[in-house]
Amino acid sequence: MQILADENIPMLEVFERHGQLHRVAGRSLNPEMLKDVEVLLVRSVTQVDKTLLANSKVKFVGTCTIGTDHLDLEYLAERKVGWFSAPGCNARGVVDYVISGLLTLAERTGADLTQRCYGVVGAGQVGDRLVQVLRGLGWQVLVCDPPREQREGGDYVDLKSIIENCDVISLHTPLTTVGEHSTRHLIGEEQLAALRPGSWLINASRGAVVDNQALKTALKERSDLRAILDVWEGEPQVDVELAQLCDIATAHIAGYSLDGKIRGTEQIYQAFCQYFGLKPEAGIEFPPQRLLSLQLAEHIPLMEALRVVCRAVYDSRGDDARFRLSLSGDAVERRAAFDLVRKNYPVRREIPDLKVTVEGSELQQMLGALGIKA
Ligand SMILES: NC(=O)c1ccc[n+]([C@@H]2O[C@H](COP(=O)([O-])OP(=O)(O)OC[C@H]3O[C@@H](n4cnc5c(N)ncnc54)[C@H](O)[C@@H]3O)[C@@H](O)[C@H]2O)c1
Ligand SMILES: O=C(O)[C@H](O)[C@H](O)COP(=O)(O)O
Repeated sequence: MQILADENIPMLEVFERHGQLHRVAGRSLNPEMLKDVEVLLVRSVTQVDKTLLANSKVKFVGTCTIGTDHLDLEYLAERKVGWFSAPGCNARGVVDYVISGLLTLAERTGADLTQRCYGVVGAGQVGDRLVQVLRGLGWQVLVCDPPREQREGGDYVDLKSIIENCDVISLHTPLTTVGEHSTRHLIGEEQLAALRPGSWLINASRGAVVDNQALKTALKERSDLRAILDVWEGEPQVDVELAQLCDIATAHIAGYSLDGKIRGTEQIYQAFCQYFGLKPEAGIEFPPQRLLSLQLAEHIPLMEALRVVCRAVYDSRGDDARFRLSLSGDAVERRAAFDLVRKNYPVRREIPDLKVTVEGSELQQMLGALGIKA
């Protein structure tokens, strides 16, 4: 069996036991390459649709990602191609990204994170985990997820209430362009104009969930607003002026923890074996958890402890700096640089991988909220 895969998927070797594996750059994938291919493994940069697959023998598409907006699901169903994504694989990385951004903004603005009201829009794999962490820390959180609210009922609010009441809004919806709950430009001119004074907007979902032009105008007109953007309309092309107006700007790496990427490969490998009735070989080996270890002084103030613990694992200011360096050059160079920053991403672990030794119950509670087990 011929297997064609995006070269940026790690630990692909497990597939070699079941067929001939070829690796290519995800953006370079074209119909010609797929003529004899049955299994296609992609990341979010490959548009999988009729144009790509029409003359191929592809039977199985696996995307080692959470998002599926790059797959034409209707076409795949029509062609009876099996497709699988990796729900939740890198959700924790996104949570760590948001927490890191909050710590940075608190330092830069002097805001007290414990006194802010947080609005999480989209309460799925990522949003739910984020809500748990924020509430675990004892912070006030409102949640907006109309599809879930309709399905399950529960303690949700609408987007208008989020905008009216929250000082921090973090977006975790998929990108959808049709239907009652379509999310394209969910945050547009009207929503931006209604943001509370001193609001922070975080987008680590998909670029087009926010109207980027409208956000740029809002950030120019209102110096009280702060933005953290990991995703951009028109990636890999990024609006440099918008990036410069953001406090933290990164190259779609919010979920790029090593653990998250490996989980993505593992989930797709299991789906692949099941789909073709193959016996999975010994699973993918994960790096040991709790590799990092930290000892906290007993009387360290809570907020300081939070900063130390989170930054010991991940600090998005490094990603922001690398991304800003990539914003020089002409449009072609910048597009290439965007992909290079992502391809050469350093190894990053997740906050729950950390081992922390500490005395004091308040600190223990904070560690528990972050997902760090005693
Ligand atoms: N930046 C990154 O590196 C990165 C990493 C992982 C995921 N993502 C993006 O984040 C998105 C969310 O990830 P997830 O795993 O939580 O997805 P998910 O499917 O588990 O959850 C998405 C939630 O959004 C809700 N939703 C849909 N439309 C909505 C609307 N109009 N308003 C409010 N809520 C709405 C859904 O009901 C669902 O509960 C993904 O689809 C992906 O696009 C980005
Ligand atoms: O949806 C996701 O899981 C992420 O946004 C996505 O995976 C980011 O990484 P990429 O696939 O573009 O390498």
